[in-house]
Amino acid sequence: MSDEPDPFSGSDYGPVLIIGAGLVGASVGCALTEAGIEVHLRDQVPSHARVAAGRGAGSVEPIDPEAVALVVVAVPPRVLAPVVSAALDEFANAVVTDVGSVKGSVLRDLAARGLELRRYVGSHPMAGSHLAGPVTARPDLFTDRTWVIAPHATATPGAIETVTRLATISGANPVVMDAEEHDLAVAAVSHLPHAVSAMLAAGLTETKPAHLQLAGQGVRDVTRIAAGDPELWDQILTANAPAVADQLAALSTRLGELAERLAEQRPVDDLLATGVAGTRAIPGKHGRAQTEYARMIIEIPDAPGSLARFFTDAGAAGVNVEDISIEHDPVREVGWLQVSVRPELAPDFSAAMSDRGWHLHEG
Ligand SMILES: NC(=O)c1ccc[n+]([C@@H]2O[C@H](COP(=O)([O-])OP(=O)(O)OC[C@H]3O[C@@H](n4cnc5c(N)ncnc54)[C@H](O)[C@@H]3O)[C@@H](O)[C@H]2O)c1
Ligand SMILES: O=C(O)C(=O)C[C@]1(C(=O)O)C=C[C@@H](O)C=C1
Repeated sequence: MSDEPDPFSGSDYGPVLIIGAGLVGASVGCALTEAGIEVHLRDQVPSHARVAAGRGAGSVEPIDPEAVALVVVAVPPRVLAPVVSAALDEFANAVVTDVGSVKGSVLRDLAARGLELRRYVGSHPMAGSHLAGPVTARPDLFTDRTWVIAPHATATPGAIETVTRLATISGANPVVMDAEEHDLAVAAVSHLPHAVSAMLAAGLTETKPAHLQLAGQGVRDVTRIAAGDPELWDQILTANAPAVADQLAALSTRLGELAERLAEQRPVDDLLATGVAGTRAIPGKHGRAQTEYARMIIEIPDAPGSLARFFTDAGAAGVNVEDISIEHDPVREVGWLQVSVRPELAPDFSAAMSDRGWHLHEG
C-alpha cells in the first residue's frame, strides 16, 4: 500500500466489496453495477448476498483481497466498528467506508482499538426506507439525495476523494461534515422524526378500531417511518442518545406549551405557524429552496396497469411529476392518486390529461 490511496476515476473505479447486502448495501451495489463498476457482495447471511446479486447488486464470487479498492460496510450500527476494523486488516490496499446512520460512535470505537485510520472515511447516505433487506434494494435510492462524507483528521485526501466519488457515482450529492456535527444534525432531521413517529404510532394501538376506521392520509403521512425495524432503530437512537434526548426535551417543551394553551382554550395559531415555517425551512430537491407545487387528485381504477397508463400519459404530456402519494378508497375499488407538479405547468397538464380521459381536481 502506498502512503495515499489513489483517487480512482472513471472506469478505473473499483473493484468494490460491499459487506452487508441489505437495503442500503444492495442499493449501493445496484447503483455501482449500473455505472459499470465491478461489485462483490458479502453478508453474514449468505442468502442475503445471493438475493442482492439476483437484483443486480453485484457478484457473490470471492475476490482476491489484494485487488479490492474500496470496501463499503453496510451492516447494523452496533457491528460497524468491528466489521470496518476487520476490513482494514483483510483488504490492505482498500479504502474503507461505512454507511451507518451515526458517525461519532463508530469513529470513537475505531480510535479506541488503536487502529491506523488513514484509509477509513465514514459516510452516510441520507436515503433509505422503513423496509429492510435486499429485496427492497433500488439502484436509484440515492439519486439526488444528500450523502454525508465525514472525514477525520488522519484520513488521506485520496481516501476522501474515493468515498466522495462513491456518492456521486451513486447519483447523490456529497456534503462534507465532521462526525460530531453530523450526529447533531441527524438527531434533528432524522432521529427525532423517527422517535416521534414511532411514539405517535404506538398510541394508535390503544385507539378503538371504530376510530381507526377514519384514518386518512394525515396519520399515514406522519407514521410511515414508524414501521422501520425496531432493532435497527434501537441501535441508531442509542448510538446517538444524548443528542436525541436533547431534541426530545425541546420537543416536549413545545408540546407542553401547546397542551397548556388548549387546556385553557387559548389560541395556538402562532405555534402552528411556527410549524409551517419549519416545513418551509426544509430544502427542496438538490438542496434548493423548497418549491410550492400544485397538488392534484386523480381517481385511479384499482386495476392492473392503471398507474402505468397514468404515468405514460403524464410523460406524453411532457410534465415531470415531482411527488406522488396514493390512498386506497376504503369503500370503492378505486385509489386516489395525489401528484405534485410545478404550479406554472398545472393548467396545461390538467388540460392535456383531460384529453386523455383523466380528470384532475385541485388537491
Ligand atoms: N435503512 C435506512 O433507511 C438507512 C439509510 C442510511 C443508512 N442506513 C445504515 O445502513 C446500515 C444498514 O442498514 P440497512 O437498512 O441496509 O439494514 P438491513 O437490515 O436491510 O441490512 C443489513 C445487512 O447486514 C447484514 N449483517 C449484519 N451483521 C453483519 C456482519 N457482522 N457481517 C456481514 N453482514 C452483516 C445483515 O444480514 C443484513 O443483510 C445501518 O448501519 C444503517 O444505520 C440505513
Ligand atoms: O425515508 C425513510 O424512510 C428514512 O427514514 C430514511 C432516513 C431518514 O431519516 O431520512 C433514515 C435513516 C437513515 O440513516 C437515513 C435516511
